[in-house]
Amino acid sequence: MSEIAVRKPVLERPQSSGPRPCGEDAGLHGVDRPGVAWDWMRQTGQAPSGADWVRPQVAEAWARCIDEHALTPGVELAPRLREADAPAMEATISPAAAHLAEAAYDLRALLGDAEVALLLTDPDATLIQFFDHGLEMSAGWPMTRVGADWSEAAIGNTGVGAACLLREPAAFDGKEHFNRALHRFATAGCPILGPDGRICAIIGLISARRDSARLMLGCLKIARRVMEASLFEHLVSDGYLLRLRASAFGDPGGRYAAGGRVFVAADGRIQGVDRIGRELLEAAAAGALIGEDVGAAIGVELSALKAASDDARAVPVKGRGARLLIADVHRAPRRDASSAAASSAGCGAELAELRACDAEWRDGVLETALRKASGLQERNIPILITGESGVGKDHLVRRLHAIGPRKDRPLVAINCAAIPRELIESELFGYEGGSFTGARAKGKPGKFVEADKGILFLDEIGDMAADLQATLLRVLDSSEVVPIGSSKPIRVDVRVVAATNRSLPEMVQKGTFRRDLYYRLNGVQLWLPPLRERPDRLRLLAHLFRIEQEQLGVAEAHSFADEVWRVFLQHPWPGNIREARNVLRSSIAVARERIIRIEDLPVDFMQELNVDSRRQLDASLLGEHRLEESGETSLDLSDWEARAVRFALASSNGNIAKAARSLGITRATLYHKMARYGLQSDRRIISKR
Ligand SMILES: Nc1ncnc2c1ncn2[C@@H]1O[C@H](COP(=O)(O)OP(=O)(O)OP(=O)(O)O)[C@@H](O)[C@H]1O
Repeated sequence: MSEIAVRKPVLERPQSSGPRPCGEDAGLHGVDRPGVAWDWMRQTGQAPSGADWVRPQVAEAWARCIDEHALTPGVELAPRLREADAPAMEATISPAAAHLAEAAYDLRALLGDAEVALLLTDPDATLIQFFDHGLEMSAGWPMTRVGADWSEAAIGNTGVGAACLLREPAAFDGKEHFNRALHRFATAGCPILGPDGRICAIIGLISARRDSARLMLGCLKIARRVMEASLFEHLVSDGYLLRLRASAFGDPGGRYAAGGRVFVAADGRIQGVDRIGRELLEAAAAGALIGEDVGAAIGVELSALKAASDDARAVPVKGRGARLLIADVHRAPRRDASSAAASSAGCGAELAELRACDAEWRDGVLETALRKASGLQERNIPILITGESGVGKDHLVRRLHAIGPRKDRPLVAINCAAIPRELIESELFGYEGGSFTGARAKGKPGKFVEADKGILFLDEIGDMAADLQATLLRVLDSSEVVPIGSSKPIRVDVRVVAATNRSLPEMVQKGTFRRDLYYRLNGVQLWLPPLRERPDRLRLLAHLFRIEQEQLGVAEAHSFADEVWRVFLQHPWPGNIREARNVLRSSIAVARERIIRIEDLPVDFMQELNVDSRRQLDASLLGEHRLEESGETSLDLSDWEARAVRFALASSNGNIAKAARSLGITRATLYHKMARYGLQSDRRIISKR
């Protein structure tokens, strides 16, 4: 982090300096004070020094932006990618940050549809992770790219940049941001401390509700507690865990009620202290107490702590003046060295190491989703799986079926987008023999009946016609279907899992998806992240690579050149895992040597990447933002899918069957997607109508 002198707030505003209400805001109640102050700053080039126009924290931050960071007021600042010549970003983040990235994933799932984006940066404010599900902030926004520089010096004050600089939680509403580009948002950030008291990451939230900074800050402080506890448990091993409590006398306000923890290695040296432990022991600086002998630090030797019997564990120790602390000693379990290495490998290590540990890697995203889904299945809670096209929604359902209690019963999948509108009712509910022209004489049972005692998977549920939504809801509520041409209801016992890559809450708001059906299907929502947002995406790619090699039966194992890994790391993968598997498969098929190089990557992939030479590639990796260049500055999730479809059509020269194959979807689904995105194909021109 750059060394910047942190200015103390200036509360006085000299009469001569500072904005005056002007324009249409003048004289009105509820003047947009930060807005007026910001305009004044833009015009004068100075930060207001008084506290009556903006909060002191804001005046301070703006003053830093002008004086220390030499930023120009009034402009839109876009971040550069930091990772200029370093190896791939993922290979440089610390094991602690990698663990937090996984914890952030769980947290993101908890936020559900709260319409906030969650991000994680390293201690220098370089973006490691960005989840915009819910807020659906443009995936093409440069600040959302892994490697983007979120420091105050780069993009002006944000909750994240200020938290990084000041080492404390910070938050800003709309026009409290120096950077005009951030006026649409509120931002909040909170440093996460590792067991040594040093910052190992900053967690942040962004909301399009411009007045939500303080609310988000409250959420982050809770999240910080959870994340720091999880990190502590993850990093310490093989030694003694001391639990510290303040006595009621020493903690009248209950501030330390949760207790603090100190981790002591077998040799008696302190290896970690959590936030409350640090406060109780009055550790001043980050890193203080670490490496110290526990006897010297808390006034009680480890042997005395160990010797304390169960009912005599109240051992007074030093700290917080005369207050009495009680220490419990627990032998922390020894963590398996290989699993510790596996979890940290690939983060602080070089790419080569990353690839070497591939065999031990496990797909945490899939496993977490499976774990949650199996519990829900047993309790008959409907599951809605969301995520972009190709992230593995279908794959998840198949795995879920294979491991669940209904594995010996059918899994019946129905693609609501691919079945013609007029057939879907008979497909779902079946029909009696001869009930309509063209019907089979014996009739047909329908998917609900076929799935009886098993699982019915309603894929692409967001594409179901409105009138059918009502019928589906009725069936789900009653668990009975009435085949076409019959009046006899049939009772069915099905577990329903639905999936979509569309935003159902948005469709509900627009009135194109029934609210009651949404609630009926959305017992619990499982969101699968896009490949570009996964912190473990390189390891997932390495894993998929191995699968493809096995399936192709290649005798000699291939590997990728580092330049290819870098491309993979930066590529936005609009077609997600499906696209990745196609790229990997065709690279293996065409490679002439064991090392796969850029030239071996499929042509359409390179076109998509918009680089055809190493030089251009480097330029793109150094921060030339292709989406910005192409004017596509605000892509949302469906834009990514539209891009994937367009590229598949373009690279198959308009051949629908070939394009559908390369996307791994049926022709009917492709036609449907083309209609949705207004694309047509005349075998030469792929255009937007
Ligand atoms: N975790 C995974 N491991 C290995 N392969 C995977 C994984 N997830 C998905 N795939 C593969 O990626 C391809 C796309 O997956 P899938 O069809 O499940 O995506 P989807 O999200 O259902 O896409 P869509 O919304 O377009 O239907 C499939 O070939 C699938 O086998």
